[in-house]
Amino acid sequence: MEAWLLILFSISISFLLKFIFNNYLGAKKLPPGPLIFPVISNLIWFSTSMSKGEPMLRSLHAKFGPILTLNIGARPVISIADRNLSHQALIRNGALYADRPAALPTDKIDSTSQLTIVFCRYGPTWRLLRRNLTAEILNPSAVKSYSRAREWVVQILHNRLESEVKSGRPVFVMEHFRYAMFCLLVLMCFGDKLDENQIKKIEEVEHQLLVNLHRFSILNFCPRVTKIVMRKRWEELFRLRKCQEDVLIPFIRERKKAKEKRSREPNMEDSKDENVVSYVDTLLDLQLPDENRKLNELEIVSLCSEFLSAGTDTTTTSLQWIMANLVKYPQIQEKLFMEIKGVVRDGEEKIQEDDLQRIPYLKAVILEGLRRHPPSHFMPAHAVTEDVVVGEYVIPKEAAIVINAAEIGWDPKVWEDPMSFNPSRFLNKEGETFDMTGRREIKMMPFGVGRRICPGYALSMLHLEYFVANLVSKFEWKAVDGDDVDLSAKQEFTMVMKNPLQAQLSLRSK
Ligand code: HEM
Repeated sequence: MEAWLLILFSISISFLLKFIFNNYLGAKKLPPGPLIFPVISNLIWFSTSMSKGEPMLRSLHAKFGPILTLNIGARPVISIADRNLSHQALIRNGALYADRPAALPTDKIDSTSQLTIVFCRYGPTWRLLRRNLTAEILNPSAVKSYSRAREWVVQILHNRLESEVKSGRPVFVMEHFRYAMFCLLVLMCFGDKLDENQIKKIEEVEHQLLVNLHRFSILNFCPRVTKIVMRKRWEELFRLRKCQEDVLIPFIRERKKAKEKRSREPNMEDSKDENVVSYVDTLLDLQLPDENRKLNELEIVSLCSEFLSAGTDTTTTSLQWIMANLVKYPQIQEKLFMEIKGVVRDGEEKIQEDDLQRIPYLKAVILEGLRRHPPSHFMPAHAVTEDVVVGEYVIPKEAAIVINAAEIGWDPKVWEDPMSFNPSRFLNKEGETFDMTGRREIKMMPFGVGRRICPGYALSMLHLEYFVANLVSKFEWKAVDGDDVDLSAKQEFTMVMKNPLQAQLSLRSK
């Protein structure tokens, strides 16, 4: 089609859609927003990288206010960039806003569509899956049962970094962080210490799926058309999913066999696992409420993949941002080191988990890292369970609601000099800990708030505190000669450092 004809067509449809939306919704209308240019608007949004889309959205909010409508794909998208509106939605009307929009075509490519907690519709299946994760794996005593695994993984990380230090060269740390965190989550997921090759295989396939997410998202725009014109990309998505199944299913079968053996021989000693329950073990027992059946292997693959990527990528990204700031601001690193030194027990090399509570500045550094560099700038889209009125506007049931969490944590009305890295803002004389759940008010929300708040929130805080404390107590972290640490960001699955952290490490004297 000629370009001018496409534009003309687009403009006429735009006015028609505005007319239909306003009339169909009666007196109440959608929040304001830019004119809808079907096809063109969609193409722009689907092909825009998040790093460009975010400033575009910021300027739209400056023009239209804290709540606005974008028309992307088949449904309106309501964007919220305000902490009070977010509180009103996610806390005061939590149940209404706890749904997710219908799955996108790329999430439905298996015969059993991808089953994950994060994209599950609000209802009994979501409740069951979420309760299983929180009650069986993330409850305090289960988390404690993985403390030996954490010690093992910190040792792996120390060894890897120490061998790099011997070379005298600056270290690119991200790969080491990712591998260590992945070992930990793989162990929680599959229960065994897998060997390095097996872990690398899982890591590779998960990483490929995550880094290509943005490339695959364009396939959702008119799937009937993209299945023809972007056939190769669809095939690539199918291939990666198949690869993921081939890699993960043998581990699931292995756990199933071991579980059956344990139930046949209840007195059998399993020296490898001790008392550790793996995530897969808990999934094998689940009974889907609506269909009265157990989860099939493909569904378990999706849930394991969610567990691995949600637990690894976000935490590793945060760890990198935090360490980058400690390299950039040596006085903050020094203050943290002095506090850590004050709690290390005589003769101990590593920081023990019980000691973490005695280092308030450590928690402050982690909170400031999450506020200043939240790994997800936008919450995964929420949806309302029925049409909801917000002031003079209405949010329709089929809309996707996106909340810009990063902007909320940078609000200058709440945070003084919000773009600076200043952990001391989280130290208060009363010793109160910062309320991340936003129940009374929202000041930042790196883990979301309300019914869909990240269930891994406490585990991630523990992982971050434990890793940062052990990294700072073992090594001194310095910028590479002549280089400033560049804190620019780019969007992958999470918002990562555009130029990954490279640092000069040296062993601290004992
Ligand atoms: C620094 C680390 C982490 C950050 C910043 C983070 C952030 C988030 C955010 C922003 C959400 C969406 C909340 C919403 O929709 O309103 C979320 C959901 C979720 N996270 Fe995390 N997360 C982290 C670590 C983890 C870990 C360690 C796990 C599991 C082991 C995990 C599992 C999940 C799951 C299953 C959901 C979906 C919850 C639902 O929809 O009900 N996350 N996370």
